[in-house]
Amino acid sequence: MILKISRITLAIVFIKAQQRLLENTHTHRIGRREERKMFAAENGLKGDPRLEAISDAIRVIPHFPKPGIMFQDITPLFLNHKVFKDTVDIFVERYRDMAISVVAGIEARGFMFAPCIALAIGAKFVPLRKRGKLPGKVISEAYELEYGKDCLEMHVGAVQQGEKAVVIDDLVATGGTISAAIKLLECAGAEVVECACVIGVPELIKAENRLNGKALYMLVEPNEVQGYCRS
Ligand SMILES: O=P(O)(O)OC[C@H]1O[C@H](OP(=O)(O)OP(=O)(O)O)[C@H](O)[C@@H]1O
Ligand SMILES: Nc1ncnc2[nH]cnc12
Repeated sequence: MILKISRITLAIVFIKAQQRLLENTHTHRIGRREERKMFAAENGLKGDPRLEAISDAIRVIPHFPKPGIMFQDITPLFLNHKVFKDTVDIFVERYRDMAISVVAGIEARGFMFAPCIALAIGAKFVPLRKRGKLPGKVISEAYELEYGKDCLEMHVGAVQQGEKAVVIDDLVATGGTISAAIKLLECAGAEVVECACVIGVPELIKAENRLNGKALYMLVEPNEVQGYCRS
């Protein structure tokens, strides 16, 4: 009888321990997933005045390139040397001590930041271009984005097996473009450590499933047009 009770007690203790382990794993996993989509303000740069200045430098053009799209225009950011430098510096501060040897920039607007970051951290710049632009042998990846379909290409031989890479673009919306970039780099054997964008469109980021858990670092949220109603 005593043996039976202690067996039952042992079984209960075992089941409870298993449950606790499962709960912890679940929380940990969710925690890690949340961590993977990071705005700079929640990740070490809370209250950093550079972020506000960057956000202020982004202008919204409604209905470009299609009706309903609130286009986030980053070109004013480059007209202000300090804001441009601050933007690049934030990425450089984050990636300079991570043994990254590849900074992959996505055409066209990723090209405006990625080469600057590559130079500053001592890495190579790898251009990921739209279909038919690269002259050499390429690998290609088709994808869908917020307002259409496209294809990214990378030169064969641009990265070597085992290199550590970051992917840079101006904006992430659906995550389609960035996920194509990740696939190209991984196909060539690189390890994509993180993807980074200046602007993250929170309600559009389907990046959670599209990026397959890959870390995504974003500086600011998109701006709204004052008094404008999207619908
Ligand atoms: O997260 P997603 O939904 O994939 O959208 C983000 C992509 O869309 C924009 O590029 P676009 O394709 O308009 O090309 P462009 O820079 O050549 O104008 C932007 O610069 C990103 O690359
Ligand atoms: N709303 C947006 N503004 C600028 N670039 C974009 N790429 C995809 N969506 C965009």
